Amino acid sequence: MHMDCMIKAHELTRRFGSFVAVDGISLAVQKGEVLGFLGPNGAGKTTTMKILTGFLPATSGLAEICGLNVTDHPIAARQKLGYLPEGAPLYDDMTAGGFLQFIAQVRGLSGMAAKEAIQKAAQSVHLLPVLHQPIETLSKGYRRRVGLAQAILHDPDVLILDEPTDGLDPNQKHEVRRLIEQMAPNKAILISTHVLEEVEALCSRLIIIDRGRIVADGTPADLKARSRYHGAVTLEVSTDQAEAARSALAGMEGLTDLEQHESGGLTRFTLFPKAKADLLDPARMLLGGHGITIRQIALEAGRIDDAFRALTHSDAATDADRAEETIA
Ligand SMILES: Nc1ncnc2c1ncn2[C@@H]1O[C@H](COP(=O)(O)OP(=O)(O)OP(=O)(O)O)[C@@H](O)[C@H]1O
Repeated sequence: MHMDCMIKAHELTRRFGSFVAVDGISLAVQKGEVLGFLGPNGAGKTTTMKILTGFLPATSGLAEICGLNVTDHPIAARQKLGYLPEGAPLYDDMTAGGFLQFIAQVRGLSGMAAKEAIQKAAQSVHLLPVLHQPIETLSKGYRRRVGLAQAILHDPDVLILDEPTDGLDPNQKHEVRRLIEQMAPNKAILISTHVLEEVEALCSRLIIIDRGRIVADGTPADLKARSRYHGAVTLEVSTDQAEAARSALAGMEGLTDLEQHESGGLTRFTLFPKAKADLLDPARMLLGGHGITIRQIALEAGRIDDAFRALTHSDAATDADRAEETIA
């Protein structure tokens, strides 16, 4: 195996009763990569992450962290790994600092080394002002940051973060993304998220799963290229010119479809091209020739949310699927 391949899954499968939550997932994350793990609720993201971190056994398949099989070498694998679980169960009556002290001990750090590691982790997630406070008195955002500090405390090579920005306000989300970006060059990072803009800002590669299976694997640009908006032209005119714009655009050469949306006095048109037709300049010239003022015009790279919707089902598992499958 390549030395820089730090997270590896091969044909991972996990069943709960007869329900297959993870169905043959294979993936690899190299050092320097931030892999975004996307999928609708119940698609199997958390289950896959729990298997990769050694918290849940797979029914079959292989999971490795830095070349260490997580089933055969659970302790060695966990030393290489920082994990932020979903919702981050924390010891509520401990102070944030006490909890990090406890984690440092578990990680084999003591004395000055523990103190420095706690200081550094707490500082990078802006936790220092609340270290003395019991975790139960902290806001959701601060609790999430305690979870993150815990995951990065021992400066691991691999980070597996289950919805790291969940529950954070926009400023906190931004801070956490910056932190992940800063850490990225020296680590292999896997994050699950429902926030698609996060994916564009952070991830070098994306995997979308649906009903336990990988349905897309590529860069954000690859995924956008799969959206029907890829190569479309979006333009805005003032609504009092919308009728004129519409009749001018409707007969355009190379156009297959035209969408129209009105909001706040502006009308937005989306022009879908035939094959690889370039509609940007023709649209500009056509509307200009009709004396219509274009407020804004752009060629679209594609939309991740659109590709995501086309690739996934709105509900990964029905209630009936799960009815008798609950395992304590
Ligand atoms: N212990 C369990 N017993 C039975 N079914 C389970 C168990 N754990 C997970 N599942 C089922 O496996 C499927 C995958 O769940 P998982 O939590 O991995 O999805 P997810 O993609 O992380 O979803 P979300 O985005 O909601 O966090 C779901 O249908 C879930 O109900």
